[in-house]
Amino acid sequence: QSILFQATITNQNEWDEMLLTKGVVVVDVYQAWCGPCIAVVNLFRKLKNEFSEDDVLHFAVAEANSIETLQPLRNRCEPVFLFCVNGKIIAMVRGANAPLISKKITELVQEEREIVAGQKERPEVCSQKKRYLNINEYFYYNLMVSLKARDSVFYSIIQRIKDDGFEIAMQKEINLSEEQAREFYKEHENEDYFPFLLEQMTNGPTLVLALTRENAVAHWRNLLGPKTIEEAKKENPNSLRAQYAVDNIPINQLHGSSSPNDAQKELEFFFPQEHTLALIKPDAAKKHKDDIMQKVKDAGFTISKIKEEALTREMATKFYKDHEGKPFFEELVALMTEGPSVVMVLTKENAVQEWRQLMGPTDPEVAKESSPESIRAQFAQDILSNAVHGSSTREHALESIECIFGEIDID
Ligand SMILES: Nc1ncnc2c1ncn2[C@@H]1O[C@H](COP(=O)(O)OP(=O)(O)OP(=O)(O)O)[C@@H](O)[C@H]1O
Repeated sequence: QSILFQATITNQNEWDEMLLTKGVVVVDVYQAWCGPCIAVVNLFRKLKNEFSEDDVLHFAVAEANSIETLQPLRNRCEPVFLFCVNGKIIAMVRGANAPLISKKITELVQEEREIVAGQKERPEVCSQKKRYLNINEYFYYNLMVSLKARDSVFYSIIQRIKDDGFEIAMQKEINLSEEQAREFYKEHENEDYFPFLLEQMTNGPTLVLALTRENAVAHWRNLLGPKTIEEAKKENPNSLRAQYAVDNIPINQLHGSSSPNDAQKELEFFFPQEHTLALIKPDAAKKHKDDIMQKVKDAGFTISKIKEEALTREMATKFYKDHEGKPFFEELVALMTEGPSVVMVLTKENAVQEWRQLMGPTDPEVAKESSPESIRAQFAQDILSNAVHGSSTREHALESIECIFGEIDID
């Protein structure tokens, strides 16, 4: 029996057409053997009437088996409601949870009206192509956790994360190779589910986020909810796993580090940190220290160590040993020892190369042409007095850090 206000989507073409609909489309995804969800029809009719003035809200039913896009939702024993806006699935509710569906629809309709009226910008949503996007969330601050999920729920999950007071400190999208996935889940390699886990971790891009918050690991585990979807639904229906997890292998899409130590290790795996030695030369330290420090921070470096100290002749000679004998060598050593330099250990992924990029070419005249935003373009006086120094390789960095700070063990 057809329900007139709901469009019926019977194949992939019709699904693709539906995505062109302006406004909010709520799709009841059903399985052939049980048909569309009767429980919510009255709610939908009521909402359709309530929001009838501008044709912003639409309803549809779609059978999971007949539409390729819905492949991940096949063989579920409960209805799934997808919310599509502007050609993208931006949220999903599992189960005939009327209050939640009603809340979601009201929010989306209101937001869509604000966007149409130009009062709000359309939020960025992940591309539809990445149907199997995994998200790994790493919450660190002593602690870290991870989460993977499909992109249909990506937007809602990010919102929950923010609503829960987490901040995204670092993020990266990577395609894990099988080797990396094996390495990452080494402790699980003897488990029956290991092949599924490998498959799941390598079948699409993974978005890795490092999130910070007080007590982040425990808080994240709480937000995730119990391990299996069934337990999560029973014990913590608001948890991310209850709401968004799709597959139910022992380690499902939503995953979190189990301890602060784990978090540290996982963080290191996804965001390997490098150190470099950076130095603001004495004349620039006198004139432009604050501006240069601001650029360091804006570029996302962590200042792991810092001190202000005049280099001794011995240190300066060691630093620039490759230039010994060159015409400018004596002048260079004099410049480097004339007063206190700001010496720092900067930490970031690819720190050595990134700091050299931020410094710019040796000669400020060249820097002004090729890298006008660089430190040397903006603060260097000339090729000799060129504001900053940076290690040229990882090995040099470790050597110089040891020479200046007496240790290479940096927290
Ligand atoms: N032709 C030159 N004339 C005068 N001084 C120079 C000249 N070339 C290099 N220098 C000085 O020697 C330093 C080391 O030179 P190098 O070629 O290693 O440059 P860099 O790697 O860009 O800078 P740094 O090693 O200080 O990070 C330069 O920072 C600059 O102060």
